[in-house]
Amino acid sequence: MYYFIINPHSCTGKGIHIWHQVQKELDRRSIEYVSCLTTHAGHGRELAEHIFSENAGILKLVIIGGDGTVNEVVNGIPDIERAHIGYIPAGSSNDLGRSLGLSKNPLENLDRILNSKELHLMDMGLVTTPDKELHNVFLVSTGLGYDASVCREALHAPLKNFLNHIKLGKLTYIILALKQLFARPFMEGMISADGGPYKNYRKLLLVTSMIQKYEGGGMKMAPEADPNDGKLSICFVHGLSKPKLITILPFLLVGKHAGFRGVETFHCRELSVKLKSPQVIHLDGECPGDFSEVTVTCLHNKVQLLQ
Ligand SMILES: Nc1ncnc2c1ncn2[C@@H]1O[C@H](COP(=O)(O)OP(=O)(O)OP(=O)(O)O)[C@@H](O)[C@H]1O
Repeated sequence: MYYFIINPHSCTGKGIHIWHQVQKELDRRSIEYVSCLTTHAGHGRELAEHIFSENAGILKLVIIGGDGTVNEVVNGIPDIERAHIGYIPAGSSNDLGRSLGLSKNPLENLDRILNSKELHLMDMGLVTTPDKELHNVFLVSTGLGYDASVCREALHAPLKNFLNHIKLGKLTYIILALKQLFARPFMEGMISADGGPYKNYRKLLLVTSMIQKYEGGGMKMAPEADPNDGKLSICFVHGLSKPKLITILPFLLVGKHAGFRGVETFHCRELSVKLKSPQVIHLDGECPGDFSEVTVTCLHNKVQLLQ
């Protein structure tokens, strides 16, 4: 038995078309399945909670949607050890699918899931605040500041719908990235890796912790990221002027930003950040609020993928 959670609205309605294709194939092959379509933001989490509370043992759960839907669903799974997860990308940015090298063809992805002989293990990130107001996991990346501002605007931007319709959805992030670079002020704060001493940074643009190589619709933020090494790939940018940042942005898009003055990249198991004022955070493109103190931890090989 397979459980499917589908966001019909992902990529401005592409989700439902992909689901119809997949459903037809499941019926043709006489595969037993239960399908649930999300009806509102946050529903993916509720559906996953419900499926796992109503059914015992290991469950095969297939997600159809974008990175945001995957994030909602994994945050609803109470016991990740009980989940064998299949993924069919149907979003606008699809950074998880891109990083995992998944096909663009939904039926090929379905076939891979149904014929999966062994599980593919993958790291998962956890973000917590000291008061535990935030205690959420992510599979692609989390970021404080600039990249989160871009994600927050993208979530509600009419521009994204328009560009999705003309199959240029990825452009949304590039346009908003340019806009937000000028619109948002820098941050100030302290960063510590793996329990080491905190160091102060001024003019912080972003602090990003990556499990996968790509975020923001194909920006190669962490070219060295390995989703099985038990480590986060960190990138933070500080102390640079906005005109200088404009010149670095194209290098960031293609993953050639390491080595620039003011661009710090390294790997660690845990990253702690204390900012002077609360700043927007994203987890896989979803923005749960503004926070000034967070700890990001890598949970090694916690996710079991049907591949
Ligand atoms: N039925 C629904 N109606 C409106 N919004 C929904 C619905 N179901 C889920 N959502 C919300 O849609 C948002 C985006 O979904 P999703 O990530 O699947 O697509 P996307 O944004 O096109 O893709 P990506 O995240 O890869 O860019 C999520 O924040 C989710 O909460």
